[in-house]
Amino acid sequence: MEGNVSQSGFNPSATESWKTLKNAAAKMSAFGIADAMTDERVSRYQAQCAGIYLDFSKNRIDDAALAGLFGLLNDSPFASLRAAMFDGEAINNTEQRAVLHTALRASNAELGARGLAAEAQQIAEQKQHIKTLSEKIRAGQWLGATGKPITDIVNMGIGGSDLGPKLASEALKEFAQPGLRCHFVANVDGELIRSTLTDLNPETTVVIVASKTFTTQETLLNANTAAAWFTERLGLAQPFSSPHFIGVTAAPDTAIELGFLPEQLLQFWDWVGGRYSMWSSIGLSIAISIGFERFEAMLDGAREMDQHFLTAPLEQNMPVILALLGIWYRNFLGAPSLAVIPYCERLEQFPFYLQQLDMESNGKGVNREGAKLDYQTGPVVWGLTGTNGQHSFFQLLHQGDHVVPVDFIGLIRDSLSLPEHHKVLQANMLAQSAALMSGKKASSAEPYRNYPGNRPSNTLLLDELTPKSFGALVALYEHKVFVQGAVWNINSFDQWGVELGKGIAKDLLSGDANLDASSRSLIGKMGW
Ligand SMILES: O=P(O)(O)OC[C@H]1O[C@](O)(CO)[C@@H](O)[C@@H]1O
Repeated sequence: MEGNVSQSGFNPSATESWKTLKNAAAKMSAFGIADAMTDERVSRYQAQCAGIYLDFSKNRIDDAALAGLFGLLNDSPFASLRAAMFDGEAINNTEQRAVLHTALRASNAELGARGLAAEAQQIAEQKQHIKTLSEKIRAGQWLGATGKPITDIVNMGIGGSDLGPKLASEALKEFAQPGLRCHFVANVDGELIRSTLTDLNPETTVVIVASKTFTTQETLLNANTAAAWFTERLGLAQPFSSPHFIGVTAAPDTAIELGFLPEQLLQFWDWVGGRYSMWSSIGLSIAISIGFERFEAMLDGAREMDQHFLTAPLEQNMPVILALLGIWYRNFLGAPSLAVIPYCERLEQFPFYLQQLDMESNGKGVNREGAKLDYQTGPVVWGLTGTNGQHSFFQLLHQGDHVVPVDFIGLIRDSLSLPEHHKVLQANMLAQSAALMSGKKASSAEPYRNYPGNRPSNTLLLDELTPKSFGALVALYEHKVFVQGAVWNINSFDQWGVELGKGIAKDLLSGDANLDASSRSLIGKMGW
């Protein structure tokens, strides 16, 4: 692909590959996954990396359709865009920003070779800051205003400044330090912060205000409410300048203006997107929660996935395979959503995390050149842990009218579980994917017992849930989303769609909103 990779003018729906795929999809109504299932298919329709095994044999797809998808990928600016991302080019074209979350987990040598030595230096400094701070807090050496060690951390942030840290702390909670608890306050709902603070002792509490912009309404209001609590309870005149507040931001000047101490500010940069920021200083609460060495192991797992993404042949490249299957269902087989079902309660937050990662990245209606799209982009991502989901919405997955591709995520070993429980849990996962695929015919007298089957799924098996495999799992989905954005020729790294509502909320609160009759009536009901 010649010229500016961030504005390639690529239109996937105008390619020959797209036509080939349309034809392949038309023939798919006769394709039965269960009929196609052989040992040979299983041995070819799999990939692995960093302690994660992917079986994608239970999909409504054959070699011809797969070849068509790889053809589409090769027509697209994917390869040049991938190189441009890792090299730090400004591929976020609407904001003219580089997209360098991969640099946060790369080695200095790799970054140097890419001409990113300055970034490597900045990253190393901030990592050192994360290490020092997290170790001090964990060792009981960070003291509150009255000289007591810290027992409670409250991460105050929303979206990317909340979801990644919350997911990681929960997924890896086995490493939590006894006597040190991490809380997450994202929503501006006053009940949440009130009930969170009620249980805490201000003398031994540190609030991490995590916000890339340091202008986010919810986070700032929560931070101010927490500051007032410290003032009231400890008599602190300037709580933001006390040991009870640490800031994490890409806008340090704004935080300093609010009273944060420069030495209690951790930084990251505009080349780290909010939803890609858990690897940066935004991960401070993760490092406090699981320890800095394990935070680094998480980065190592992500780096291993990065290397796989960069170097594995496309036919064995896990993010590429997941992305192409997603495109197949979205654009050619008419599936509007993707269900993600982890069979591990510690991954309960994973579907929520993925919702922002995928939908804020790829929920777009214009291409990189600003032209309206004539094809669909990111799916609705949703899910819940198994087996809970089985007793909720699986009815629809088995007998409903929708095609819902499912990503099952299981663990081969789980030392935290009980052997019998682990086996029952994973057996349920295997049973569900088998049942969705095979279905079961019922007699005409009992049509409600009919399971149509032929319902697709991927199964991802982690050897076990460790900081490393967890890091690799998250990076896998990051790159999947990237590949889809490249093929759809959209900018996966901006989020203009969230701005309009933010603006109206501000206007509404200041009494400046010029709203429709329904909204005016609802405002009236609020008594404002
Ligand atoms: O970290 P910040 O700047 O407070 O933003 C929080 C979140 O808000 C968003 O901008 C969307 O409103 C996300 O992209 C971001 O992760």
